[in-house]
Amino acid sequence: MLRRLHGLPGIALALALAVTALSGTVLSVQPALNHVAAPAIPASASVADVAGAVAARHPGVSAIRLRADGSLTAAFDDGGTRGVERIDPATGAGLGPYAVSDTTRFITNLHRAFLMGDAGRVAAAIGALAMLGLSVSGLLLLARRLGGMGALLRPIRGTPAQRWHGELGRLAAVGLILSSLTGLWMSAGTFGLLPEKAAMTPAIAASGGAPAPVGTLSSLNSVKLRDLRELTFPDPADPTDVFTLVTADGERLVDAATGATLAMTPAPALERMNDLVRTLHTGRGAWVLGLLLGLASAMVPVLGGTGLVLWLRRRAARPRIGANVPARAADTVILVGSEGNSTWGFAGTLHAALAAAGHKVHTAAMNDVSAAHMAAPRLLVLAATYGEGAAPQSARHFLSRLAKLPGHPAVAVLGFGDRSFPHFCRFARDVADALDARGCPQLLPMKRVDRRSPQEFAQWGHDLGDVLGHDLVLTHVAEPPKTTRLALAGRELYGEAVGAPVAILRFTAPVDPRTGAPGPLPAFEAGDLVGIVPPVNEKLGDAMPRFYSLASSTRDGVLEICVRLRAGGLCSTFLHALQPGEGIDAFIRENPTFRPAKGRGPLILIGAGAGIGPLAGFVRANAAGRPVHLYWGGRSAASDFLYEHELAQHLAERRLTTLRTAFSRDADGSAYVQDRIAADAPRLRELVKQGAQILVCGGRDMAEAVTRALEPVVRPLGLDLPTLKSSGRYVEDVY
Ligand SMILES: Cc1cc2nc3c(=O)[nH]c(=O)nc-3n(C[C@H](O)[C@H](O)[C@H](O)COP(=O)(O)O)c2cc1C
Repeated sequence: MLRRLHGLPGIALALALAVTALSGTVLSVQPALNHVAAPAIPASASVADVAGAVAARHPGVSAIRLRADGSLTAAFDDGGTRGVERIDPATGAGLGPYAVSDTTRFITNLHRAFLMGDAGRVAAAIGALAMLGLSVSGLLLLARRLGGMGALLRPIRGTPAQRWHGELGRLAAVGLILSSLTGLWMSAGTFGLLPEKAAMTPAIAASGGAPAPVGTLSSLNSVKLRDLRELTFPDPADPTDVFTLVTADGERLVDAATGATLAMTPAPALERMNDLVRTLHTGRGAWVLGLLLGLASAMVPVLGGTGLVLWLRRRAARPRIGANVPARAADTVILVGSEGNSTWGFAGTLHAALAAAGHKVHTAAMNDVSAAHMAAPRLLVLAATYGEGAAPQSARHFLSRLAKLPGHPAVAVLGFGDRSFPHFCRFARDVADALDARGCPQLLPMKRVDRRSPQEFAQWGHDLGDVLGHDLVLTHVAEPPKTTRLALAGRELYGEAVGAPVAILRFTAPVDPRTGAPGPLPAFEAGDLVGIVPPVNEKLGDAMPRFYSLASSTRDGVLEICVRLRAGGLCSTFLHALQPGEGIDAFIRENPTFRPAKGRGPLILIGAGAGIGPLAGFVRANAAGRPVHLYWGGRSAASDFLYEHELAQHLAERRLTTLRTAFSRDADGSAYVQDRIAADAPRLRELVKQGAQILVCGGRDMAEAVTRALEPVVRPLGLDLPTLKSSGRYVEDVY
């Protein structure tokens, strides 16, 4: 619901909001420019000083005004010459005619009314209301993603569009909420929706004496010029008329002959409120605030653009479920818990495969769980996890609704998550536990899919097929990737002597026959993933992509991966057999969570075997020479020391600060990488104390051993790995 409120209206209004916001940004600079340009008002100057000096030059002066834009002006009609003049507050001297530039008038009109008069003013008010709604709902959505209001300032993970949208959104939200609230208040004033200002009732008789020189009037002498709003002069033709002096405090009537204050009407609360609201909206008289509000407004078009990207992606990711049998008639119900919609893609694949196998399948969002779903013989739950192990968007109400429903279908729960989060697939676990606690028989134990792995999903499908008594081949490609043809440019083979062949493979785009040089590579960074689609295997019919961590970035001019040959592995066998010049079909999948944090803080890189790939890429990219400490484990220094020469060179060039290797099959001092970590505990503790980020890449067993070795390293610092993980200081790329 919240997402629907935020998404579509945001897209629909993006253009109008961008116009209002950008014109607001332009206007917001005005108070700062005026602050610089307008002459300063001396602290000691009184209203009488300036009024006296102006009256001396302009006998027909009718009003002196200290305007919200900071300029002091006088309106006069000296028998024929009329005008409004800017006044030097220090001397009362004229500084030339006062005029608002056509450009400012145009932009103000654009900002307030889209250049369309009253209809435009209504549209601007609706825009302000929409901006308020978008800012508040955006903050709530972000809080939910990050694990609650208290977590709002945590690092934001996700795709670049997600990160930009979140980072800029939370920066701008307070300013946008303030601007839209105050804008709404001002619109209400424009449309007469606020109570009218009480009419002044000066049933006051002036003394009627001969007017004294204005510079000598005591009531004008006692008011500082900087407190002035407006001083209106009496009509010279009317001896009973008086001066009207308006300040922030109120309005006083001053006798033109005696200078006495005849009446003082304090400013009504509403008027003070109006003043405050105007200052908060325009930044007039508060130019720093003005600039901050302008900056927040300037982010609106970027938020609109990134929002559009996110919305389109989410739409594209949500498949149309074909042949969705009504829930009551279904033998199998699939419930989906998703936020980014990718889980819907998996659900679509599962739905189609089950339907093809003859099942009557109904698919729905977990939030919509009903008695009909729970009455089905079989319930399959596919659930992602967000925030601190919380439910995704389409499953937030599932557990509370489930508790109120009858029914005990046989269930299988499949969690979708990311191992680098401290609560891997936690929500799916909670769902499985809740279904278990109510006594639903289990079709399969709960399983978890890491980073949308098509292989893990296919394996689960295979297991489910076993239980259902038929084959269930789940071939899911999250978004049919657009592949690029790449050609093998070079290969180095390691580890054959120790039974663990690993190849470093370098690809370039095929040579362009016209230029004779390789074409451009797609954009990627070390640590991103390359999906490689192996040739279709006749027996398995399998053309699912396999993912490898990238050891290079586009800047290096090659796409480099380390591939361990796995017995029976379709893709690794294909890649190891590849000859220079032969091609692959590949696509890039960003992996923004597995990157060195920005800055110059130390990095601790830990890996084993082919896991060195992205770590070597991070070292290679470290031209700035930040401290980087690499721990790596292989089998034998003589056989599988990947990147040996390159790392030696990086050490010499200070791209790499220290290198600790461990070889498990070497006779003298065989060891694993976790042994090196344990032995180096004091040094590593000191690095973590300095704010080091730890990046781990390699097999699951190695990663678990590394976790066990690191816990005692960080514990004396009052830290643990889940804490480091949640702040992005411990990131893993594990397979
Ligand atoms: C902001 C954010 C928070 C996440 N939190 C978790 C988490 O706590 N545990 C987890 O296992 N996965 C977490 N993930 C990973 C998602 O669950 C995973 O990418 C899932 O496949 C997304 O499915 P969906 O696109 O259907 O929402 C998070 C992802 C994002 C973007």
